[in-house]
Amino acid sequence: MSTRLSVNLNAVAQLRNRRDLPWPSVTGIGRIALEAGAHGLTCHPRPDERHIRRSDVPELAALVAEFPGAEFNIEGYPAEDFLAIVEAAKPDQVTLVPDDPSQSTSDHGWDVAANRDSLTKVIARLKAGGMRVSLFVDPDDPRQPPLAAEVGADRVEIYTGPYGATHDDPAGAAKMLAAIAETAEAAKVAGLGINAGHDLTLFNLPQLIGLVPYIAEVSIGHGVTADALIFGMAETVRLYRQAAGNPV
Ligand SMILES: CC(=O)[C@@H](O)[C@H](O)COP(=O)(O)O
Ligand SMILES: NCC(=O)COP(=O)(O)O
Repeated sequence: MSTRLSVNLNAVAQLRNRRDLPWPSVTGIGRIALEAGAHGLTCHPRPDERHIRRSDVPELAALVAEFPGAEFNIEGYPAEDFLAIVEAAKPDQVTLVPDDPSQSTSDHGWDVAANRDSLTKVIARLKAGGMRVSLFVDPDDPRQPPLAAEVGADRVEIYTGPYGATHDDPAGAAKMLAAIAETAEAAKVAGLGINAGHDLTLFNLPQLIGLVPYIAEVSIGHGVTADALIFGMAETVRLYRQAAGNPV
């Protein structure tokens, strides 16, 4: 089984929002990514709509539905307004992230034990609506995946930001990779699927997939968007698919 690539469109939306104009089109770029072989699209609507707007979400859901086998993943903190967005869009997967609205980006995973009751309720609610649920977890805390299984999650998404931050530090990267592998193993033993994301790039992705080849999905936005400025979105998707171990 190879690792699926879900292209996160937050950064494209952020570029669009620099002007009161409709380009770059979030759905237009998403379509190019899917036509080039991306296995799905991800967005992380935040309460301030600084990138993905509430109105983008149903349009992205309709776009993904045009591509058989492609999946739509929506990420965010499970406040009622977020739950209303996902319950209307019915994505294939919801990734719950413990973000405070004031955070500039996601920077930590769930303390599942401290949120046991609320996570159990919200996961049951989303699964009853037909959505797969993944919990964002820290890369160096193998205690979290078994707890994620207990509260009903289907998958965990391992937060790879600290690994991405070691881009100029090979020894630090090796240490982070070892931690990620241990957390992934704990998730596998707990019977969960494993996703990964945050600050993954063409350069750090092959090593990650080499060590943990059973990662089901990577969601990548910042690196993909940066590389799309150089190579174009279609070629960038092909390069990332390859970096994730998919046939060329
Ligand atoms: C959960 C995760 O790592 C990504 O969704 C990331 O938070 C993207 O969010 P921003 O694009 O707002 O940084
Ligand atoms: N879940 C991580 C994601 O969707 C994209 O994160 P990034 O590549 O923009 O850091």
